Amino acid sequence: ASQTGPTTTAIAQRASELRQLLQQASYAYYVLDQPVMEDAVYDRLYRELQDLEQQHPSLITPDSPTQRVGEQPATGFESVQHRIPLYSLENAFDAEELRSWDQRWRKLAPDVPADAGYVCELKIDGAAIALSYENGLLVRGATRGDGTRGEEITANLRTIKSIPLRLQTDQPPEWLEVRGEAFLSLTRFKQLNTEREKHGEALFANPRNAAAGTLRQLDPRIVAERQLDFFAYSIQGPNDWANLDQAASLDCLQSLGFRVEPHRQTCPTLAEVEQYFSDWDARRRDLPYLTDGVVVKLQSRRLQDELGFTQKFPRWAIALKYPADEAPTQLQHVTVQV
Ligand SMILES: CC(C)(C)c1nc(N2CCN(c3ncccn3)CC2)c2cc(C(N)=O)c(N)nc2n1
Repeated sequence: ASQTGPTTTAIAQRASELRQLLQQASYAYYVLDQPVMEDAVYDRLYRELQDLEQQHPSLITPDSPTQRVGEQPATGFESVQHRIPLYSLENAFDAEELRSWDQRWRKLAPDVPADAGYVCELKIDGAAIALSYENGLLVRGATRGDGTRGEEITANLRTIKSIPLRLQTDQPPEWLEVRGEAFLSLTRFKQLNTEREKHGEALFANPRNAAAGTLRQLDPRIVAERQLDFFAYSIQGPNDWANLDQAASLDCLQSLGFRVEPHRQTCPTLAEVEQYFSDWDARRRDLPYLTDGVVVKLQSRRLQDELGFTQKFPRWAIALKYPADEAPTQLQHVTVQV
């Protein structure tokens, strides 16, 4: 006689329905910034799923929202080799250095189409991380490390609500590498430092250090409490998943369920890149997160592939940096960590 009586099947269906409802609500809230469900309703459905999973552990799936925060602190982090190395970025500190980069890649490219354009992305000041998906499921997360090897921090990254535990596609690729920046919002950074001050703990010097330090916490529950966020900016996968132009790759990341910094812009000429850079030097102070520059990338995937990489950098990208603020306005009231 089959073990799965009507109730078991009905329970399994209810668990799957709850998972979907909760995932959609969480995606709308943390990725789209557009809540679709009252918190109280979310909490009630979440508790119902937790109860079902506790009564029937076989119903637990790795992408269930109840599986984001592990109870067991790690004893240490394993060193892992990235499937594809993470490169650094060459820096440019003024328009002249930007133009010199532009001349250099143009000399190297065999034939540069007249309409070769750029994509400008605000450079988020956080901690670079690598996410590995297999058949649509998040199987590993790691710090950037030295670009070749990083620390395996999957349990910590699973607590970041804007990192999907499952890709939003019904035809997931066999493997997919997503790189991006884990960061702490300015509001959250200030709240954490206010808390730490109250308990006489050392303050975080800036949101970047706070994010990097949080990712190295052994206890995922502490990572969850910090409420880190994540912007994806690079996607690599098997052939048809990976030969997208720059702007299309960012759109693809969004369609898969990732947060992508919304102010990215395609700039046909270097003049527009410089315009974007100066426009955002003022506007960025109103953003809810720290930035330290603009990453300028060639739009054309063919050009990116033709130009390739030096030992350290892609030839087709550069970080155009803002001058480091002496007393950054957002942080002025925070005392420096003693
Ligand atoms: C995929 C490439 C290599 C072109 C790339 N690399 C980046 N970075 C590399 C250097 N990184 C790094 N980090 C620590 C030590 C050395 N290099 C930090 C990430 C990018 C960082 C941002 C951002 N922050 O917003 C971004 N929108 N796009 C990036 N794109």
